[in-house]
Amino acid sequence: MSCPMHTSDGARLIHAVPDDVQADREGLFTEGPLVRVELPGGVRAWATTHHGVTKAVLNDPRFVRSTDHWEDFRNGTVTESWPLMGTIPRDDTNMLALDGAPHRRMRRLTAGPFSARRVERLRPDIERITDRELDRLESLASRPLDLRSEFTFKVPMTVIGELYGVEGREYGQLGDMYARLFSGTTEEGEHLRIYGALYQFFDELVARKRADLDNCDDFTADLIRATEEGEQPLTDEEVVVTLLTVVAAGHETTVNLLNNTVRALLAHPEAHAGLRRGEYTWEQVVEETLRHDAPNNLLMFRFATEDVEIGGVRIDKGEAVLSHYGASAKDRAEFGDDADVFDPGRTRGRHITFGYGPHICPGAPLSRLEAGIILPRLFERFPDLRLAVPDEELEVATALSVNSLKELPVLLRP
Ligand code: HEM
Repeated sequence: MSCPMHTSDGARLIHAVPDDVQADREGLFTEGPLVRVELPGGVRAWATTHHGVTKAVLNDPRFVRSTDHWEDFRNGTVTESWPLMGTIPRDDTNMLALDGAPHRRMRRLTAGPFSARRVERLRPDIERITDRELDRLESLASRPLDLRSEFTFKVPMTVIGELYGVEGREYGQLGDMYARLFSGTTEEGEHLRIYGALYQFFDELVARKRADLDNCDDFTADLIRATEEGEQPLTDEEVVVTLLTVVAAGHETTVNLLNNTVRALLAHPEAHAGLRRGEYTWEQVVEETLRHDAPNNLLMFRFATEDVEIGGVRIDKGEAVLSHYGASAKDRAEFGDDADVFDPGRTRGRHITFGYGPHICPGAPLSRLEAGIILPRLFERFPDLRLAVPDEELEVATALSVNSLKELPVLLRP
């Protein structure tokens, strides 16, 4: 009989929608630290599943983002028509796709716009946006609702609009385009059309801001100012691609962080009670959710530029390596024997859910700020918030690059 978890030659199968995300992560950790995996469509790669090996790969310049080094792509084993090809950034104006000096240049030029100082200035806006959306939820509080579509998807999208300095009437347009993009139901052609429309939207935003730069104080204006700095300033195209990338990299992940934290508190009443009694802070709850139910999972490719011995295996030059954030968070050596337990009081270990090394997430301050404002306000307004279905019935939309629930059905009031 064939094994549902492995191919006939022993590679572990990665499913877009595993039966149980936590059990899948646990299984990968147990097989680790480096696991031969097969992705949907039969594409082979290695997955790092232990904390130390994941960090080592993320920080090793012999593993790069450029697909020029991917043997299976060069020899045609993987083609452009592979459905997951779109998850691999390949545009040399996108920091996610760059390596070495060109990547360092982009990070340097965007450090100011991404800084905790710039992001902190959004605090009153995030509070206002959250309260407005909570007021709106009041009118829906008498029946079960999907918290994801009604609240946790909307607030971070509006915050990004605020960060970018988008005008009021444009929020709906931007939100609709991204809602369609992330719906999981778009055909490949439609994806490209939406990307085209977004590109045009941001191109026009940049032109408008540039014409009135002295009066603009937002992330977009900061990026435009970086087109006038130093010897190798940002180009206009890099500004637009960075605006596109931030939404792609930062929206769905933040939505998942909010959903996963709500879910964790509702599934762990003892932790929830500890939070209410002041034994844990919101910060501890959010950090433990980032570790225990990481909003991102594994799909971020790197390719070996030479043969590398690591974690007891040899990765050949040209092979693909994925960092499994979810499995790495199960590492007993880093987090202790209870690594599989949700414990906001955990003192051992440091999660790497925001990455490690040169590509470490520049958006971490924004998502932490958002979670620290939105979640306490939600639970203050609706202290009896509870799931409208048993936790086991919550359906996963995908657990490939992000770890995302289809819906989060809740009851806001008893
Ligand atoms: C809970 C929310 C988030 C999580 C878990 C997360 C996670 C990550 C991780 C793991 C990486 C590194 C990927 C790699 O090295 O392969 C990354 C990169 C990135 N993230 Fe985030 N992220 C989050 C929110 C955000 C936000 C809010 C923004 C924007 C404001 C953002 C913007 C980016 C960008 C631009 C990169 C690329 C950095 C580079 O390539 O140098 N992220 N993120």
